[in-house]
Amino acid sequence: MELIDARHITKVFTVGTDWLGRPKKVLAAVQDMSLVIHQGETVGLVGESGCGKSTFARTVLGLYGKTGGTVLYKGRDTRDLAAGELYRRQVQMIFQDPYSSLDPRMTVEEIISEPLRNYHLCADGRERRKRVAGLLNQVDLRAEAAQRYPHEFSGGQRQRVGIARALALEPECIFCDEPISALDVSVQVQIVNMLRRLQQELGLSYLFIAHDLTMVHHMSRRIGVMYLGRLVELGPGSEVFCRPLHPYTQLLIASVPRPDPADPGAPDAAGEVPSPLELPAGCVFHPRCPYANQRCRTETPVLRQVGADRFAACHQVQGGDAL
Ligand SMILES: Nc1ncnc2c1ncn2[C@@H]1O[C@H](COP(=O)(O)OP(=O)(O)OP(=O)(O)O)[C@@H](O)[C@H]1O
Repeated sequence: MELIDARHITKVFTVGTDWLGRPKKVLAAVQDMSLVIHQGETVGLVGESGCGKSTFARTVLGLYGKTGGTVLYKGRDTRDLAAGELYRRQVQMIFQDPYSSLDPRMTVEEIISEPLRNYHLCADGRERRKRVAGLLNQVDLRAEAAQRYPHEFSGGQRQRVGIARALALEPECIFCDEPISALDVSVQVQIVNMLRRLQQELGLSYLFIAHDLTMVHHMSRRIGVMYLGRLVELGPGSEVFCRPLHPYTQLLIASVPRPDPADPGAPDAAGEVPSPLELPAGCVFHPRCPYANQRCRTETPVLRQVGADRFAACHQVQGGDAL
């Protein structure tokens, strides 16, 4: 079942002002991006820093106002009052930085029970403490943690507190925005394994955003690849990882560090990532693409189906065959 259906999402920021206070430049952070998240699945979202992953997640969640597009929750437009209210409750987010996303002046109990208070749930103190203890237990923290403050915990423990807060309203879906990037490698594995366990126990869906392709591959049933605000490839995780179709995905996957020093890996991509303030015409990847032709320089490719459950936004990809 389709839980979240984000259609043609666009988010544009205006950056800087001129001497009359008028916005100077337009930054297209996310352009015409569509993505479905099914009940119980994990969709991974990868792409280089600044390609728009966080902006997409925050816009779909309603933390940023949309410039364009629609979000359906279980088939209902979230602009509809009742559907929107349910959506905000059922879809939660955890953030990259467990240091700054928790209020240092609040105890863990206050942090975790804040969403409950916002929704006037568990008003009775004893009931609330019991609920917080249960949530701490779900993320493998002791009940005593409730009376302590965020600075008393390690990074991994703080991320557990953030996850407990996200679970407080018993959501159906959690957007995980680089939840492990700020943590040590051994702690990353613990958090990822815990997220997988919680998914099985609670039937959660995840949008899992990360730089680390190997981790995304490990977590996700489907993977979407973003480049300069656009979704350029989407498909089953193992296929995108092992047989990437879009030239940018090929580059991204070939750049994953290899244990064998004799393996040359990917050739360097031509040029740098263009500024999102001055996007190239046509396909945004064409200045770096070894396969680009005249059409790529003028015509923006749309994401289209190129194989069973495989999608790519590239004029050159034909019938699911890698270039
Ligand atoms: N509030 C904002 N105002 C103006 N520009 C913004 C704002 N938030 C993000 N941007 C710009 O939008 C683009 C996309 O940023 P975003 O943070 O979504 O990328 P990202 O892929 O999540 O990067 P990272 O992996 O580094 O978090 C970037 O060029 C960024 O500078």
